[in-house]
Amino acid sequence: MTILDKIIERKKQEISDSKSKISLQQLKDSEFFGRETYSLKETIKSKSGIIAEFKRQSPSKGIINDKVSPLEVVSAYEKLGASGISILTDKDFFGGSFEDILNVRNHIHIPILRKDFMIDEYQFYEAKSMGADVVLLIAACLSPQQTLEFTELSHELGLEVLLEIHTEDELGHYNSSIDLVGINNRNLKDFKVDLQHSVHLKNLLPENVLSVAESGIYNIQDYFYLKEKGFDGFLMGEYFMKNTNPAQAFEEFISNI
Ligand SMILES: O=C(O)c1ccccc1NCC(=O)[C@H](O)[C@H](O)COP(=O)(O)O
Repeated sequence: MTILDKIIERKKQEISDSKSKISLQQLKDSEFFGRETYSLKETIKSKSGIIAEFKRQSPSKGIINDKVSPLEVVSAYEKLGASGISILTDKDFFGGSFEDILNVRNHIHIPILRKDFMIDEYQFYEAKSMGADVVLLIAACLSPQQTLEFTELSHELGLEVLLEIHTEDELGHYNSSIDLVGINNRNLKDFKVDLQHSVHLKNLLPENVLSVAESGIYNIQDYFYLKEKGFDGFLMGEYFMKNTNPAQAFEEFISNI
């Protein structure tokens, strides 16, 4: 069983538990459900392109940083020029929570990506109710048909979609309604990271698709290399979060670009 299989198995249980506690109607009645969302398609072009991620831990790295406050960190990311914020909401494998988005939403005026493993319609209503603007669809967890249906549902709810792919086969999950395509440099089976991976797959994407290089961007050279290869966005988590002061690490990074 791969780590992704384990995550999905646990996620199904988590969704079933959530459904028994909070109805769809309660989600629709919540404070943020009707809010206008921010567009990552816009900010990815108008700002640095960096989607800075708040991530306490991960299956590949264990604990990265569980000492810092989401609000302090992501407010600084916004102030310093991030195009968007990614927040892991998975608890068991990433140490995240819905509250991490809920508690920062009123203070953040750039798009927030709900980073989770989306496999059920219910989660899209959750995403809207917690104040997210964008959702991640991981091709490895979905069929092309589910990807299409979840994209349509996201748009009905006013959410944008970042489709994550890792293999050539997964290019078949792309449909023209997708807002942005992320190419994960990290193989989720063995956690190996290879930037060439995103460069290769990017060349196979339709032209004019907004593309995001995800994972394993560990220095400024990586950023410039991927930018030169035509990427619009750069999803970066660990590089900032591994520092005692992630905001300072972000500031130093962005002052060089
Ligand atoms: O990071 C992991 O170990 C991981 C394992 C299984 C599924 C997803 C995983 N990561 C999620 C991500 O996509 C990354 O957090 C994100 O791309 C940022 O990566 P990095 O800059 O390398 O922290």
